Amino acid sequence: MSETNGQTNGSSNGAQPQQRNPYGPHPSDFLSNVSSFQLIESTLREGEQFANAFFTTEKKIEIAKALDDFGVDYIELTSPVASEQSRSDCEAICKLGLKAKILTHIRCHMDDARVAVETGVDGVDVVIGTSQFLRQFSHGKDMSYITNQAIEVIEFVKSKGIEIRFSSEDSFRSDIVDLLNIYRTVDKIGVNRVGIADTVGCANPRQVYELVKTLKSVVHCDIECHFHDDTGCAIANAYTALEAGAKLIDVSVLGIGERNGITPLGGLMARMIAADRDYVLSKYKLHKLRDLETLVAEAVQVNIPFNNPITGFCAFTHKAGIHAKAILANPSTYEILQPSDFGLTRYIHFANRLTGWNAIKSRVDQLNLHLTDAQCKEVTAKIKKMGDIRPLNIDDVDSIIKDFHADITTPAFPPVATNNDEDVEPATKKQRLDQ
Ligand SMILES: CC(=O)SCCNC(=O)CCNC(=O)[C@H](O)C(C)(C)COP(=O)(O)OP(=O)(O)OC[C@H]1O[C@@H](n2cnc3c(N)ncnc32)[C@H](O)[C@@H]1OP(=O)(O)O
Ligand SMILES: O=C(O)CCC(=O)C(=O)O
Ligand SMILES: [Zn+2]
Repeated sequence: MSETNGQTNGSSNGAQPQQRNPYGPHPSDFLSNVSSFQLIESTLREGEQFANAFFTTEKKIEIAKALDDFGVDYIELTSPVASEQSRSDCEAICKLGLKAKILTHIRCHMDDARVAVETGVDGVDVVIGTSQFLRQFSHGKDMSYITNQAIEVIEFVKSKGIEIRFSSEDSFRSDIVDLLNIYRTVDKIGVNRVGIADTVGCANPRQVYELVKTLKSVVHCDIECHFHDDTGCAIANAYTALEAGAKLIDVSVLGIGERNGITPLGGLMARMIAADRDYVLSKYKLHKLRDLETLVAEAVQVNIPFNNPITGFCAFTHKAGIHAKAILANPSTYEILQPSDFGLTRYIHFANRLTGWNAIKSRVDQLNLHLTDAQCKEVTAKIKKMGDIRPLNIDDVDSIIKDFHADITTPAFPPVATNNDEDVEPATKKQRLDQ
């Protein structure tokens, strides 16, 4: 982190362009839910499946409260049949009286459903694998067995007056006819949502668009999507799913989950605020994001990645001279996100050989010194020369600037006393040396 210490804040006086947002939903995207999406936050379910995760009851409650405060729509919890503690933690979180709806996530099995509905949750997320891989090697059931099981579980949960979602695990490696048949069936019996899950992270945005759009033409209920990040598409897939008509996206803080996890909450917020800033700001307390990520990162003993959207340590740091100059004039030149939306500040990293005189002039101003543009260019050349020799820090640059400033303003030796001093212009050390 040291290289950003003490960097200068850029100005924030640049006007925002007043045209239609080219990154938002296109007017002809009539299916799009980009401006009306909801979050199913699964740090306490998918996130608990992250290799490092062990959440005590107290930590789960702290995380649940922080997620609720952030404004997520749903909080998904580990199955109550996973362990005795999982069940009592689920009950404890249900009793917190949070604004977010509380869900628990179970297998498509009556034994699990019976336990789930007794925990006090607002809804149950049911899942079962539909791909050939999972039908053969996980639960070993065929589609007609799965369908009957799903109907029984859904009707049971519905009879308890709570929400029910049915999802097919490994949707993108499942047969499309099987998928549409089972989704149509569960939609007809009144499921609240259906879910598509890219369980192995194999899908690309184009495939996501096609599947969601097709499903949208078959069911009336809302569509939820769950994307793993094995091939780095989790955020893009989530956005594309919303464009195609999905309504809800599963996320976790920092994306923690099985293997390398799922769509991260922060990364999705970055994507969505670029598309519809007003909607995102109206729903979510983005200035709480960094604390939320820190809370979870500490709980699972990982660092926030340096290149994390929004909260990565250099996410709003500008270094190269060309960038710095333009950022100082108008931050929108090189920023699609506004750091202040997240309670953060931008930095100009001027202590390096890629700097330019505009960045250095800004530093000179911050130091309350006065140099002409020509003098700023001169001192910038000195800084670059030093930056060619070794890495610089802020103190190095400040010393070069201050020495330079002293050189041009400090008399080289005390003025010689004369009888009429007022007639003498005190020569500066630099002027004398130049003579
Ligand atoms: C893709 C996902 O992330 S799905 C969510 C994953 N979440 C979890 O696994 C929650 C934590 N899991 C657990 O605590 C345990 O696995 C339990 C309590 C659910 C089950 O434990 P066990 O009974 O010991 O079974 P085990 O974990 O070895 O195997 C899974 C069992 O569930 C069955 N199963 C797997 N998926 C499903 C499903 N979606 N619906 C119904 N049954 C399923 C398997 O056939 C297997 O049953 P078996 O007893 O006939 O072998
Ligand atoms: O319930 C779901 O939709 C998703 C389950 C899951 O975690 C996955 O398939 O990766
Ligand atoms: Zn998952």
